[in-house]
Amino acid sequence: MSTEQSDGVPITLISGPLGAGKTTLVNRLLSDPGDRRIAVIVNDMGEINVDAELLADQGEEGIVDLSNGCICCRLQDDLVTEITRLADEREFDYLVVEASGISEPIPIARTLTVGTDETSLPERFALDTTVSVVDAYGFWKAFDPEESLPDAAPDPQRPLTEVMVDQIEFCDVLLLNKCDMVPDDELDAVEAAIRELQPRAEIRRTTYSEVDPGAVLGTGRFDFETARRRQGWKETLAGADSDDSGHEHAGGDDHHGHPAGLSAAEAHGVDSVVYRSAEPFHPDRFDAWLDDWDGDVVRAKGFVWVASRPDTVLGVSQAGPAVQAGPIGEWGDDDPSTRFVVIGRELDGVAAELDDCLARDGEEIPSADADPFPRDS
Ligand SMILES: Nc1nc2c(ncn2[C@@H]2O[C@H](COP(=O)(O)OP(=O)(O)OP(=O)(O)O)[C@@H](O)[C@H]2O)c(=O)[nH]1
Repeated sequence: MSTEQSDGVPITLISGPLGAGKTTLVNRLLSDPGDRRIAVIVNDMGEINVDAELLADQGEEGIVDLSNGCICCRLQDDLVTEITRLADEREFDYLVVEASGISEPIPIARTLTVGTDETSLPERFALDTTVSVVDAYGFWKAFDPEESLPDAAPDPQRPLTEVMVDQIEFCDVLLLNKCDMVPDDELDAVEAAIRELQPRAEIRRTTYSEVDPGAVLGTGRFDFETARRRQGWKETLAGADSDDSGHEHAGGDDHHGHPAGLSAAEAHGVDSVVYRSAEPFHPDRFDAWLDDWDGDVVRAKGFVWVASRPDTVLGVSQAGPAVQAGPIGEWGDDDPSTRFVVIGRELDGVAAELDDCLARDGEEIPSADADPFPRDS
């Protein structure tokens, strides 16, 4: 078996929301493989793997169908087993793994890097590139509370919007697909929002996932630790911490690497606001703020101080309508303070709304037993 890289057969992992264009991309790669002999593993949630059948219709060999489960959770061991079996049975020098639309990429990347408790990936493989395909037309709809999303998440506590945000935050290359369906100015807005979530990936605009195979195969871009750190909100918080741009609202300046003045994101109405406060929130009002989601907040995440838990760091993560908030540690020697980044549209009022959630002098505060945390959606 020949390899593109000295350290193993490279793997490209393709993730992305349902119907974004992942199978279309795999078909493209199979129809234009160049010198590569590509094997494909396709994961689908249903009992019938429609995607694998669509690929098989093309008469390709080396397509393995992993159905009726999700390779980020239930089928992790099967994924490794199938890769091992495929390598024993066939000659190929590139492996493409298409995850189901509801798969979270981080556990799959971990499986493809270090294996699972039960199985380990043969040393002759190496994860090379993680790709997320995102539907430009469906992007804002995913954040629109009026739209009903397909009820297909494996975990009802993890709405698909949240999975989509994970898929955007964790990738080396992002295809912003279905560009034929969206006017250019709207595309600029979607790309600006994605850039806030994902500052480093290469973003390519595509129609029918048309891309040079070299952009997604053999790029050598994947690195697990870097990928984990790539989440936009962390960079935004780090930037806000290192500048001195104010107590409540650090958005709108150059803290996230945009040139001073109007950033691309701001020009399209997408922004990130960093809220900081040395006063605690009233737990009930902050909880109500988290509940009162109007579709403009794409992502909110950070470390929060609530008055009901003076010693506890509350970790808060919101992706679309899904909210998780719970204790993640103690303030210890650090002065308690809230640092919270909000990414979305029309965020002008956010800092004032959050100020309104701060505990007021003399106000009654529930005990930790009676506050709404931890909460999961
Ligand atoms: N108009 C338009 N349609 C597209 C484009 N890319 C893909 N499609 C269509 O969108 C539908 C879904 O594409 P797939 O490639 O099956 O999407 P997927 O991400 O594999 O979908 P799941 O496996 O269900 O998650 C198909 O009917 C495609 O033909 C595009 O750029 N523009």
